[in-house]
Amino acid sequence: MTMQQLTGNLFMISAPSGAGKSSLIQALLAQHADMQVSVSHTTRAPRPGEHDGVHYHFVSVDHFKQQIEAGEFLEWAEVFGNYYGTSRHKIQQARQQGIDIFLDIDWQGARQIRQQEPSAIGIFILPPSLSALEQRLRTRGQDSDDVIAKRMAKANDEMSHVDEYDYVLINDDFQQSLASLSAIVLSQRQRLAQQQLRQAKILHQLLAKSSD
Ligand SMILES: Nc1nc2c(ncn2[C@@H]2O[C@H](COP(=O)(O)OP(=O)(O)O)[C@@H](O)[C@H]2O)c(=O)[nH]1
Ligand SMILES: Nc1ncnc2c1ncn2[C@@H]1O[C@H](COP(=O)(O)OP(=O)(O)O)[C@@H](O)[C@H]1O
Repeated sequence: MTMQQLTGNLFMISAPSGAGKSSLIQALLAQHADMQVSVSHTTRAPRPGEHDGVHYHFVSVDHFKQQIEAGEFLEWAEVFGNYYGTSRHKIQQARQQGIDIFLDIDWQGARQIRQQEPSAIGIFILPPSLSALEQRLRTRGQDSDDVIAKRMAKANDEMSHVDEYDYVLINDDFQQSLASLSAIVLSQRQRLAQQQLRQAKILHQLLAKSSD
């Protein structure tokens, strides 16, 4: 083992519901097999076609509260009346292996992560318009009218935090957005690799001096 700790990038992706973050992350992972997405815990019910352990870990409110007490979450938040949280252990494990990891989290979670991990990279996905956003939620066909209304009502609140993010993408043309997202990820990887190289050189010089 070297003195240099491997560290993967930590990407946080936020967006109002329906802007396209899950689709973009899945498409990105299909192109880059060496990245991972964090599977969150949630107390919301699975949508048709969602599977436990794949899209989310679906847990009861009691179970989620026990996990909070046990300090198992790197961050957690209440969104649309349900709890959502990121497992601390899974993130640490991936990053220590040098794997880039994506978190699909809301602005509250992103804020908590930034406090603990200032190097985390925030990407915000905007829809081309509010009407396009509502249309996407309807086309997705997985939420009732009530739920869609709730998500639309919260969209402005989520978007009011856009300035807290490092990058902003307007997801109009999907393929173009995917290419932009991929470019961000690759340039951040390059940046981190250079930082690690610089640190390794400094460490090397320090070790050489101490053995003089
Ligand atoms: N803070 C936090 N937010 C999460 C987490 N997982 C998902 N979310 C956010 O919860 C919100 C609702 O997610 P979801 O119910 O899957 O609905 P969708 O965004 O319409 O697909 C979105 O803003 C997600 O980014 C998490 O682990 N922590
Ligand atoms: N650029 C786009 N143009 C048109 N539809 C899109 C685009 N991006 C995503 N969608 C569609 O919008 C719906 C919501 O996308 P999804 O990824 O579930 O959003 P989120 O995860 O942000 O809630 C899905 O049906 C998806 O296929």
